[in-house]
Amino acid sequence: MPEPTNIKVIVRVRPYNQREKEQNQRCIIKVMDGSSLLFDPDEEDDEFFYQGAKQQYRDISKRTNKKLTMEFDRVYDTDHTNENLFQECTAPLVDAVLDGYNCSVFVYGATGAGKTFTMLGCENCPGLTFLTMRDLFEKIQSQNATRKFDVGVSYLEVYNEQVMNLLTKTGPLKLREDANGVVVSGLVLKPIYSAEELLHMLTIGNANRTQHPTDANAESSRSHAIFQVHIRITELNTGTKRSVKLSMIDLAGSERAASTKGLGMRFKEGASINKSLLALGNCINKLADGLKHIPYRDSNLTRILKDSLGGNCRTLMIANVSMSSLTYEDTYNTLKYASRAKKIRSVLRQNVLKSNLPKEFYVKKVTELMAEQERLLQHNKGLEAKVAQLERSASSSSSFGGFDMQELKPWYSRIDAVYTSVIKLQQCVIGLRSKIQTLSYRQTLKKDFEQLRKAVTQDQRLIQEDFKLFTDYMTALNARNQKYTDELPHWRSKLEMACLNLKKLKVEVKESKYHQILSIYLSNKDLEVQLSKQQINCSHLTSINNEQAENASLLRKSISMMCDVLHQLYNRLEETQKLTPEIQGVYERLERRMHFTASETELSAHDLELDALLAEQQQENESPSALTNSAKKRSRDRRYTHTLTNSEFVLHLGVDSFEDTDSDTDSGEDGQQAFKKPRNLDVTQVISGNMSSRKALTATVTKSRPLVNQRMVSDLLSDQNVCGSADRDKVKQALLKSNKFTTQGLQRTCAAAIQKENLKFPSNCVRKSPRALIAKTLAGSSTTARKPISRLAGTIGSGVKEAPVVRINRAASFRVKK
Ligand SMILES: Nc1ncnc2c1ncn2[C@@H]1O[C@H](COP(=O)(O)OP(=O)(O)OP(=O)(O)O)[C@@H](O)[C@H]1O
Repeated sequence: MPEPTNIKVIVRVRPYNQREKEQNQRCIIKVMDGSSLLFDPDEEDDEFFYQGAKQQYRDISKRTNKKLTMEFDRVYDTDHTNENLFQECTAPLVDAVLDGYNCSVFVYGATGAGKTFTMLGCENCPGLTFLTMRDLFEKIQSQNATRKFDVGVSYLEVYNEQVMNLLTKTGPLKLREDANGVVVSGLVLKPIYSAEELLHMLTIGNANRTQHPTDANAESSRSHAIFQVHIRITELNTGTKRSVKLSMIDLAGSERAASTKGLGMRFKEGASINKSLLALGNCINKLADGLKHIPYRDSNLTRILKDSLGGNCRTLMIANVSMSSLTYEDTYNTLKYASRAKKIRSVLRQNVLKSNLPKEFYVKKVTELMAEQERLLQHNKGLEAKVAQLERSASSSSSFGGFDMQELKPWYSRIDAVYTSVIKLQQCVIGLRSKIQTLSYRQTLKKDFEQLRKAVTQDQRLIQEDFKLFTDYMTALNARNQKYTDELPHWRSKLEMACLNLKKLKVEVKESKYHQILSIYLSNKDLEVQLSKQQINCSHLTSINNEQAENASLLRKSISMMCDVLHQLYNRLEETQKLTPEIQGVYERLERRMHFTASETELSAHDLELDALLAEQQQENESPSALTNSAKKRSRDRRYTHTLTNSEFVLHLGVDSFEDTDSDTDSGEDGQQAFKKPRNLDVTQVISGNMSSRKALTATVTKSRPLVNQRMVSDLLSDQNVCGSADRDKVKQALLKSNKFTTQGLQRTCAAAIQKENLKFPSNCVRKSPRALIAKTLAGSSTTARKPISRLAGTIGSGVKEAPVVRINRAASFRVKK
């Protein structure tokens, strides 16, 4: 902590010297107490003696006494010793130096006033320098355990403005200034380790000091002597270092040059001394006035003492005066000088050097830190400007560029909540549909297998038992199915509500100022919904597919075993001559059927369907005006109904055919086509929804049409309808050679013939051409329902037999279902 202090100014009055005694001058200083004196007291106050006897005579021409009372920090009368001054004034400075404060001791006064005596003393009376240094070394010794001290000294002389090294008697030395202040070029500190060593060095230095006898002093010092002790203190436990300096300055006599009565060199000395002391006086005056600019550069003395006066220094100024009236003017000037100096106020700072790194390191470090600070300040300014710009744009703009995250957050929360609800409800609904579809599939499959079991099981008791198990199983399935079916409307309703909320939210978003950024967010959410749906569908289809594969494998094994049994039975019937034409016909049909069940058969079945669709499409294209909108709609309905009926088993495996949670119905208006969800690509679309697929299949159909036609005709003209082989072949060739026997032509012909037949013939008597029969057969079960085909059978040729109704119906029905 810096502590306020002031320059301590003390006055030391020396006793009369021999000359003064001889001249019997009066005493001009009366020491009043320890800190005040009376300058130039009245004569009555002053005992005037002449040759040892008190005189009554008074010189009436004598000027009026000044009788100035002056206050100082301390006034030492003639009876005080150097030891007294040391104890009271410089010993505390030693403590201050060791605490890290620079300290200076000046002795100021006219020649012969006792400066050197005070500072250096004499053989029997050591001066302040020795006493102080001895004390310093004693204290250093006492602190050696905790601190390390490096002590170096310099002893300079400023004579006629030239700086000399008294220890080496070299010079003049130049002064230069750096960051640490004024530096004496070429000055090397002399390390010392004891007060005695110091005393020896002082002796050497004093011997080198410029001295000339003056009237006032036979050994008058004609120069300013500056003794400085540089101490580097290292704290052993922390490594903290500090450098301090103790300066002891013995100034040259402050008397006027004229008073020395010097000529030539002596006059020049006096003028130079006066110049430097005048500069010192000016500095003291400025410091006392508290001015910022102190003219240290006016002399080399003040340059060297720049850091020893005021500022970061504790200063002790000792004004030496004689009590003799012979030095009246000089004493008066000295006291004025001291009074002035007493007004100097300064603030002290400890010298602390926190590590032993060189000074350059800290200079560089400080420079770097200042540069970094400047860079950070600039960066900070840039950031502040950006923040201000963002705040402005956020408050003023309603477009995408100026958005406020605080305002957007509630939007995101709402959107997330609504979409989460939609996705969860969608999972519930599609999951339920998946379960319902799966149970339906299992029910259908169970029925089919049950029929097969019934057909092959001989034991009636087992049939009864199995039927009971079958019934229980079906009941359980029905119950579960019913439960899911009952739940479904509830969840669908909730899903519809969620979708409705979503639509409302989208409308709000569209009208908000953040619609652009939120539209992108909504599109991403739509994709999440679609992804969730696809994942559920995928899971459902995988599950169904596994079940199908399992059942298909079981069915294949069963059919294989049945075929073996059937073949054996057929052979046995043939061997025992019990094979009837009916059984043989069924067997042959089964053989053909097995052949027909190959993949190309399915192709033919689809061919018929697709051909019908294509014909219809072509018809519409050829005469678009011929069909009204309602007719087109009916046509479409028929087509899809037919497709669904024929593909019932396959189509029901898809669970999301009508669970449309599309939330982007208006996305086209928003220009968000890029985010429109992809439609599920399921079996329905492959079969009936894609024109390109249709075209591909049509090409395949066209290629295989002759074969298809042949099979159609063969099938129709089987021995169920035409027994005579000659008739059958004849009819077959006639049909195949007919130009009109194309799929489309055949259908049209069939349709026309059936219509005509229904109107023309009574229900119990029908005459048909083979082509009409074909038309009847191809027209499907609806036609056969109105007019039993069994009645038609008997009209074909002479060899036509009455065929069992059920067989004909089954054949026709079978063909349509494919
Ligand atoms: N306090 C004192 N008690 C006894 N003698 C003193 C005292 N002060 C000075 N003297 C004596 O006065 C004489 C002159 O003193 P000193 O040389 O110290 O004067 P100075 O101020 O240094 O003069 P200069 O500036 O010319 O060197 C010396 O002989 C010294 O012994």
